[in-house]
Amino acid sequence: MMKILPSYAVVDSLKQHADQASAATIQSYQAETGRTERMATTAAGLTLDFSRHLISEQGLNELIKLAEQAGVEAKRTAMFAGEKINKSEGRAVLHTALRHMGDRLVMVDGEDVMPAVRDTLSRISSLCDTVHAGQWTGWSGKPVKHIVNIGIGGSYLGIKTALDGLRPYQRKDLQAHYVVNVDPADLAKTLAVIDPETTLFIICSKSFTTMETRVNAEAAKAWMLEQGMPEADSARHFIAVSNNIAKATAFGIAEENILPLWDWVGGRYSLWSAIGVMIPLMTSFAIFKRLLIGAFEMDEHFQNAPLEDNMPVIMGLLGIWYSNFFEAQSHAVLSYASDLDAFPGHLQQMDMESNGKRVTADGQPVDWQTGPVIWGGVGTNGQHAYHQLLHQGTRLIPVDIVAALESHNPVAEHQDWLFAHALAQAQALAYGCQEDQIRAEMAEKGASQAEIDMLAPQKVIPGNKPVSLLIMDKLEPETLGALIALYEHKVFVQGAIWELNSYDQFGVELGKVLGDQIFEQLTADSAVNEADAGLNQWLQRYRQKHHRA
Ligand SMILES: O=P(O)(O)OC[C@H]1O[C@H](O)[C@H](O)[C@@H](O)[C@@H]1O
Repeated sequence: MMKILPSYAVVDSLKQHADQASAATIQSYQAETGRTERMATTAAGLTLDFSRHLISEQGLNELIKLAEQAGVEAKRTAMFAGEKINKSEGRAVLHTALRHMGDRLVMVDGEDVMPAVRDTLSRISSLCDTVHAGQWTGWSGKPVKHIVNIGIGGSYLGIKTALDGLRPYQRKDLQAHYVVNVDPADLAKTLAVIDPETTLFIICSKSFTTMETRVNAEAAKAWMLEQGMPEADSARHFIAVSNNIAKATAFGIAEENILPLWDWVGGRYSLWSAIGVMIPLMTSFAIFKRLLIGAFEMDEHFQNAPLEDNMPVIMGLLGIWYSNFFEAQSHAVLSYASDLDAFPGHLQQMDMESNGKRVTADGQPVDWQTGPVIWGGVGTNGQHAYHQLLHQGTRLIPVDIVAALESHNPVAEHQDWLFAHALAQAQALAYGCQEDQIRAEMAEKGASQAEIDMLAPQKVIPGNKPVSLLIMDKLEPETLGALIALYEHKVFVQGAIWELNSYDQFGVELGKVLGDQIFEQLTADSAVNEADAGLNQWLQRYRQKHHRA
């Protein structure tokens, strides 16, 4: 049998609390005096209401001890100080430096990284000025109208999330496009709608070795040449963001058109770096700055707030409570703000690539559960789809409901309905609707006893489904920045308690190696005979389809 968690002293006591909680209800905990005030915290424009959780106040106090005993505070200090906490790759983890607004030095290997960060920000700012002034022109002298980001994973998901979250701030004179997948359909759909003379491609890849991005970038360049772009003018249409300047130059990007990032920025934490250059290009540099400021405010809160009021710490601990003590397999993030529609996708990479691990940072196999499956979508859409399972399914799925008090689009009563439903879901999940009440209501409406006996059990919503409400005044650049940073730090807290290195991703490598090998087999000039029969049948079928030997 697996252990619950690493050997922290407080685990036994937490187990007792969890056993008690299993026999209790969220409703019963609401009787605790002062619970609503105690179980809420506000930071950087976000309020977390965590009163609808299956935990008593005492249980929560014990959970705080878990963070203390796991050394979360010391680990946090080490991360912000630039220590090489990504041990397997020998790297610091300093996405927080990218949004640092103070005058503190941030040292890596004896060197302050802040001048390079500020220099890159000022290059981004000048690039935006040139493009926005219509002074960045293509080969025929026309100003840029289309910006195409070619990138995948961390070089796409965060950018898309931020830019969609900033929809009200997006420029009308520029159109954003993304080419992500190696599926030729992805490139084709973009090439079908852009105008080559007014298109700027951003080849966005920290490593500049990612197959999808390389193949798409090469195809985009070939298409531009076909469309009439003189080779000598390719610098007017292609810029790059990369940590691998040599590879980007070898691809043919002029050195002055390459924006850097550094090995201490993980891909899934890189939207704050030049990787996110599409964000200010499609809005303005001032808006991008506001996004960074919001994230910085969350960084400050995470570093300075006491653990019991510390939003990322509380969210991390509650996640562990259900994953490790209640065997919850997944966690849903439901945004009651359509502009956050891409957020769950970004969170999937941020969380699952960080904490989907089976060994500790020291390489010892873990004997406890680590990161859950993260999924989600936007409300109210989900209410007409998968909320059925949340309410009446057999699995325990803790939920975060993200909502804003005010909309950027004050149309009629939409926002009133939207917020009403965000709260309604929180109430329904936590408290449900019990059988005696349903029976009484049916009887009152004149249902027969037989009807009541058959239907009442089917209508029961048991409730007791934990919900965090995460409420902001309005989805502004600052609150969006704070929201994304909040989840980054939540992931950190959980990784720290599970003793993981949240900043490497060796699990994705095997697929790349096999993909290269199988690509060779699919495309070889001479006949292929693969020993693995299961694989061989598909190699042969694919090769036949493409008339290969
Ligand atoms: O930015 P790139 O180097 O092209 O990487 C893009 C993505 O691919 C990799 O396989 C990693 O799993 C991701 O963490 C990364 O964000």
